[in-house]
Amino acid sequence: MPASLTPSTPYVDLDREAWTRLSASTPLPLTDADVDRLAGLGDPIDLAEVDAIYRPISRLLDLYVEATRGLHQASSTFLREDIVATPFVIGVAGSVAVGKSTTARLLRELLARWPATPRVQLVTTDGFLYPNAELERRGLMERKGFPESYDRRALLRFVSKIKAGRPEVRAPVYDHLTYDIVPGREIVVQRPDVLVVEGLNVLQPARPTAEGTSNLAVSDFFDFSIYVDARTPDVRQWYVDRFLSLRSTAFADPESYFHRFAALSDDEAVARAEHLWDTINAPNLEQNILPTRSRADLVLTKGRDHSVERVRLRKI
Ligand SMILES: Nc1ncnc2c1ncn2[C@@H]1O[C@H](COP(=O)(O)OP(=O)(O)O)[C@@H](O)[C@H]1O
Ligand SMILES: CC(C)(COP(=O)(O)O)[C@@H](O)C(=O)NCCC(=O)O
Repeated sequence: MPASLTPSTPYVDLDREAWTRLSASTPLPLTDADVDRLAGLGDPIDLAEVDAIYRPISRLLDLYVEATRGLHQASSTFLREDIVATPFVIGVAGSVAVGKSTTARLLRELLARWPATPRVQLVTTDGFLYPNAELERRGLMERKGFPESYDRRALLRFVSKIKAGRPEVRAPVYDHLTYDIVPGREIVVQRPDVLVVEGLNVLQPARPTAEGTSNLAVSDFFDFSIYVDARTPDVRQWYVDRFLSLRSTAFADPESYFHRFAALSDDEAVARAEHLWDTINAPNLEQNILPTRSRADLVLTKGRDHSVERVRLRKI
């Protein structure tokens, strides 16, 4: 029996090569141009990485979707009712700057090419952050991304409506440029085949109620979850590098909340990025995000060069 399949852990742990071999016959429907379009700022992902890592993930998810539909059919038969199938919901979690958005966009694109799941939508949880005015009122402007900076009840209601099979569910929208919620703008989710929900805290466990019982958590509504992982010093470096790139791109826009940082020297910009990382994003990673990693069905571990080195899949 291969070491990865010994029954001592509930996970299958595979190195890159072993993972890639699992879907040798699955076609890759994307091109170099598609990957360039989908890659996040500073993420050097290329077609070879998509082929090696994401093609097998999309095949695995296609199998899970099929199996979930079979289960749904079985419950419908048992209940003697024609229950509407609900979207297959995938959560994507991980640190700020780890590359979650690239992963989520690639999944959206790859899954939409499978005949069973042509309609795939993506929602990021930043839309459920409180607006800056509310964060200021609550003294949370330096805690953006921490669980308490989100309207967690609204996010839970949103995912719960999706899994109830509502034909139309709306989510608010966040803008990285203005660093705030966009008043009046919404994403409309219309019962897709697959919904990808991406965000720092999507694997947070339920909070206990005042009575000591437990509420539901967003992740209770996931059919599958992925944690994008990397060593913290590497993610810190990626955050700082991205901040330097943003300085000459997004921050150069006078509308940008960070416009004042566009004029910083290299050293000043590095110091500012390190300060933001060390005071907000690192404590959030350590206290809230990393502790949820073991809850994920699939963990992708990246090396310093951003490529995935290991893949860990829960056995059931
Ligand atoms: N200040 C910013 N201005 C413009 N875009 C940003 C800013 N911060 C982050 N982004 C973009 O927002 C997206 C999400 O970033 P983040 O939450 O760090 O997650 P991840 O890097 O894991 O995808 C990325 O595509 C990133 O490039
Ligand atoms: C908007 C974010 C909280 C991410 O939100 P998510 O979509 O993961 O819920 C994060 O990208 C962010 O801007 N954090 C604040 C600290 C900083 O500027 O780095």
